[in-house]
Amino acid sequence: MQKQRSTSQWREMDAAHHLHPFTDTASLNQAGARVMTRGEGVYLWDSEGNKIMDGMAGLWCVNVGYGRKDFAEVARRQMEELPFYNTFFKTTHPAVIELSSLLSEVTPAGFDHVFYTNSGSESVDTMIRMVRRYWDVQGKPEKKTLIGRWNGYHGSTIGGASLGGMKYMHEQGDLPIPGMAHIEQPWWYKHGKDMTPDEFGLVAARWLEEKILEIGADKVAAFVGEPIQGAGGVIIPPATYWPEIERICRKHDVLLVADEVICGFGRTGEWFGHQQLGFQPDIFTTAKGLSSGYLPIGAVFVGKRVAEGLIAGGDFNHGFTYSGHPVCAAVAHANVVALRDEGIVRRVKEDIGPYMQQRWRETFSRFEHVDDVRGVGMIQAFTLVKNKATRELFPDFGEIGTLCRDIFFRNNLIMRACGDHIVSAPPLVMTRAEVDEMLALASRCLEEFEQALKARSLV
Ligand SMILES: Cc1ncc(COP(=O)(O)O)c(CNc2cccc(C(=O)O)c2)c1O
Repeated sequence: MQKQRSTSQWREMDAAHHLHPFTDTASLNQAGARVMTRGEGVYLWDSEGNKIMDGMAGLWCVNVGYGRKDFAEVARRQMEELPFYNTFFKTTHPAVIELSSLLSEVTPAGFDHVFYTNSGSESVDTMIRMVRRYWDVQGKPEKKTLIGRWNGYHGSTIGGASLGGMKYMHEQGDLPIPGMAHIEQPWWYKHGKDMTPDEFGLVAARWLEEKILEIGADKVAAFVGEPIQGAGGVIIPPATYWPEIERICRKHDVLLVADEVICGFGRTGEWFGHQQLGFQPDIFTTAKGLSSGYLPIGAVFVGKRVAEGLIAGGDFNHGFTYSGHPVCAAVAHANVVALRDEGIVRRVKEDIGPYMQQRWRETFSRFEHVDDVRGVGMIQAFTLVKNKATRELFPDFGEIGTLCRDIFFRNNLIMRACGDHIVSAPPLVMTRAEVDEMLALASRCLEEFEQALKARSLV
């Protein structure tokens, strides 16, 4: 068990030594980090004893909820038996074999080959190397450019951050690396003008064809997208978007890659987001829900065409020390079995997902500065807007989102502000009563938020 210290002692030690990700360390150390000490179900507790509703499942990842002691037991047994061995030099071990076999059962037909990583970023970087290697083996080494979307998020490694479309990340570290291109995101609310969503979906998809023709199809390796953009603000494309993207990729012989790090493992009501959004990728990348965040593990699922190409190519010179780590694999196996055998994924599709979506819309549509209330399964959002009638956003996109998020956090509710989008992706095991509890709390917070807007003359 953790050594018991006071919050101020923990904060002091944290400020003295710990550099946090995506953080302005100086300002964090002014305010002091919130010390999370325990999780159970959909709740967290901090070092002050506050009980917190976790509307974000950690970081989009704790799909089965906190407190799974059975997972801890699986980890203990594996750690005692074989805490580590590598899979590099003609060796393997039962934990990674059992996980690989199980995953072939829960992934769509044709995805019988999996490569392991330690994170979503490593999964994306692995995919980048696989895609380029695939075209090498096909005798088309010039096909090396990958196309992503502005405001897409594919991690924070040099490859993932380059493929992603977060300009504030590109500005640090001279990104993107060569061989990356971006098209606009399929955000109807901002870009759809007077088009219907379905009309806009086709227009947005055809931005890909324009980009492929601009670069030259003989130089384009793949198009990469999140079925639903997560960290970009839960941007759900119109139904016409992904089938048209797939048609364009097939027409120009460009590989289609789904980044399922958030959407994967039940988040949308299907096992994988591409099944929900209606397209068939050649490869898809995962992490997060693979283990529900209990241990770090990622996986790249390689479809038949690319797997055969890679295997035909002999040595694939890529991998990580901990690829297929036995303890991570054993816990991921327990997690996927739970998602399947406890009916957690099915319940998102048939019960708690529809319930959440109905209640989410009922709760937020009534607010004057909330629009584009949206979601599917257990991933949902709304956008804070200055004028609903004209779809006018607030200036300095993001300022208002932070104001709103801080009100939630002060009231012991965790939601995420992505710009001025407020997003939520709670544990999939949330009960109907917990949905009602979360939304009642959020509603009270939004009333406080709209008063704050008026008090600051922002509206
Ligand atoms: C679609 C996608 N792809 C790759 C990654 C990278 O995964 P790792 O972090 O495990 O390397 C992600 C991760 N997504 C992510 C990670 C950290 C913060 C936030 C946020 O919403 O603030 C989102 C992601 O959402």
